[in-house]
Amino acid sequence: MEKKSPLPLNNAIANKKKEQLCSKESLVKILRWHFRYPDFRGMQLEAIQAVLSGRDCFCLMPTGGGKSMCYQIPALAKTGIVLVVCPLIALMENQVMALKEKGIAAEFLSSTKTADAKNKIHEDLDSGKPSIRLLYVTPELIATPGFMSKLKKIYSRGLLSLIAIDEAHCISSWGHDFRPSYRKLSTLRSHLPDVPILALTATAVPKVQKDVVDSLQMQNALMLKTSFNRPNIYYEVRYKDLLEDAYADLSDTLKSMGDVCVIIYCLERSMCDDLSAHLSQSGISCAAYHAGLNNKMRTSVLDDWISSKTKVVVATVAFGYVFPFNFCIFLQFMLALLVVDIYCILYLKML
Ligand SMILES: Nc1ncnc2c1ncn2[C@@H]1O[C@H](COP(=O)(O)OP(=O)(O)OP(=O)(O)O)[C@@H](O)[C@H]1O
Repeated sequence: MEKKSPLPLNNAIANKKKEQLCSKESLVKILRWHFRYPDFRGMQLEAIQAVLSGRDCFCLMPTGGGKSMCYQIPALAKTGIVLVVCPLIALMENQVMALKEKGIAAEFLSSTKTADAKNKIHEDLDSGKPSIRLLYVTPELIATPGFMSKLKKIYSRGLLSLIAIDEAHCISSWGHDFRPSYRKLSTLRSHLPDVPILALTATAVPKVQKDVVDSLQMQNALMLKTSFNRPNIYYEVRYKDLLEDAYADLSDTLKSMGDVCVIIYCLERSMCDDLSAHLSQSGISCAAYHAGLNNKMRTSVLDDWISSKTKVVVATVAFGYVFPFNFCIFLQFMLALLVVDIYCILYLKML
C-alpha cells in the first residue's frame, strides 16, 4: 500500500506550541484522518496528551481497550520515532501490517526478518531523517549493546519521541508473566533520559504497578486505570466429564458459529497439533500455531488466518493475544487439567 500523506495540518501543528499539539481537536483530527474512528475511547486521550507533553504515563486498560492508539497517535502527531517494546513477534507483525495498510510508516526488527530487510530498516534509522514513525522491537534486542548504541544515536539527534512498553507487567517478578529480558528495560531511562515512557498493560495488581513504575524509573507518571467491566464478553464453562465427546462438542460449536474467526488456546504444543488434526478431520478449516513451528510456517499460519483462508487457529500463548477483527471468538481448550476437566468458551465482541 502507498504511504499515506500526512494529515495536511501536520506541518502547521509541528510549528505550534506544545499545548496546541496536545489539543483534543488536533488529536481527534489525526485519529479520524488515519484510523477513521470518530473519537477517542476511555482514557486514550489523557494518555496521549500526557506523553506528548513529555510526561511518563502508566496505562492499565482491558484487553482490546485500545492501548495501541495511545502510542500510535503520538507517533503521528510529533516528529521522530516512537519505539514500541513488544514481547511477541506475531503481535508486532500483526500491528505493523495493519499500520502499513493504513499507509503509516511502521517497521519491526526481529529474528524473522531477512538480513536484507533488517539492513533497509537500519539504513533508514541511520539516515538522520528516518521515514519510520513506529519501530517495534523485542526487549531482548533492547538489551544488546549494538542496538542500544543505535538508539542513543537516534536520541542524540532528537529523533526519539516516545518509548512505549507493551505488556509492561512482564517487568515485574511479582506478575504471572515475568520475563527477565523486560527487567533490563530499566536501563532505558539512564541511557535515554527525557524521552517519555508509556507503560501499557491489561493486567497488573497494585504491587506489580509499583514494580513497573520503579523498575522503569518513571518520574511523576500519570497513572491511568480503566474499568474492567466488559459487557461485550460472554463466558461459558463446559465440563468435559458431562460431554460424551469433547472434540465433537467443540467441532459442533465451531460449525454453529458461522463465519467468524476463532483462536483456540491450548496449554501445550502437542495439544495444539492434536486438536487441530481432529478439527480438520471434521471438516473445519484449521491450523496449529506454536513455538515448535519454524518462522516461515508461523507467518504463513498467521497470514492465512488474517486473510480468512483459515477459520480457526489452535495456538499456545506463542500466538499472543491478538484481536484484529471486529468480531472474534476465542476458546480455551483444556483437555488435560489435573484438577478440573473443562473447556471454556469466551465470546468477545469488539464494540
Ligand atoms: N478510539 C477508538 N474507537 C474505536 N475503535 C478503537 C479506538 N481505539 C482503538 N480501537 C480499536 O480497538 C481494537 C483494540 O485495540 P488494541 O489492539 O489497541 O487493544 P489493546 O488494548 O492493545 O489490546 P491488547 O491488550 O489485546 O493488546 C482495535 O481494533 C483498534 O483499532
